[in-house]
Amino acid sequence: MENLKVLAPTTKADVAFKIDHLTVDFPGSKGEGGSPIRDFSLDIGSGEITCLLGPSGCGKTTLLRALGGFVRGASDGGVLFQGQWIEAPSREIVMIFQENNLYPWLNVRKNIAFGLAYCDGSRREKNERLEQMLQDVDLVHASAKYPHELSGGMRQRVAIARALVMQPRVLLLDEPFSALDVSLRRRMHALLRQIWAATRTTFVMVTHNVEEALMVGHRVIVLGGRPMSVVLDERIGETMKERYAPEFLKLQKHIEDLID
Ligand SMILES: Nc1ncnc2c1ncn2[C@@H]1O[C@H](COP(=O)(O)OP(=O)(O)OP(=O)(O)O)[C@@H](O)[C@H]1O
Repeated sequence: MENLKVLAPTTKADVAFKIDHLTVDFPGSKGEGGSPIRDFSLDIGSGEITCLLGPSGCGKTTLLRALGGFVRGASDGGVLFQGQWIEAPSREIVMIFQENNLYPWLNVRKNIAFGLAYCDGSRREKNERLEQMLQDVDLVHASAKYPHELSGGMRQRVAIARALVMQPRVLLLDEPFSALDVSLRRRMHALLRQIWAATRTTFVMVTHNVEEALMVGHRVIVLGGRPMSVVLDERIGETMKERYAPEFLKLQKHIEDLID
């Protein structure tokens, strides 16, 4: 579980999302001091883990929601996914929030199985996928439990499994581990990397935690606020992922200073 150095992409990834002159207007928030995202452009790679950092309120969640199709771009700009403008949420791009991701009236197995009803495939195939997913997130023993009977880490594992069992092209994660303690959080990082290595799904994760971004991400983007801009865009090679190495600590401190 602790080995995060698994099968990183060796070359620059193909583009999954092309954020193209995106401006997000909220009702009553036009003009200066309104929405934090104005005429913002950025490419996000396919089949890799991109982590987004930035000061509170700079618009990270709004950007993630735009990638998920929950927020539309104003005027000419917007977000393209594999060359198509994103107009609405789709099954290909699934979003996981910090909490409240689960149906409280369904047990673990049924929560994970929920999305399968909308997927193609035979009943047998779907059952196999479900069993595999329960194993991948180490929840076979808890499959009959209800969300209120689970720890925070288990709940997030169910949320990740429920999203991934649908085999989406993209998983968007909005501070998914912020409620967890350090050791659980680190185990979740290892799990995420293992799942990524097995599926090569495109992950985009917003986090406030610089260590998390550096340990999990293949690419770390630091955003600045009002209007949103890219302050730092760094590929994190596998040799960097030593949390006590001087090079790692130096970059961590540099990013923390940028966000302050
Ligand atoms: N639906 C909305 N209507 C109006 N304003 C909004 C809406 N959603 C977000 N905002 C505003 O947009 C700004 C950015 O919010 P957002 O949640 O995207 O920032 P963030 O970088 O994710 O913040 P944090 O790190 O604190 O979670 C905030 O000022 C927020 O109040």
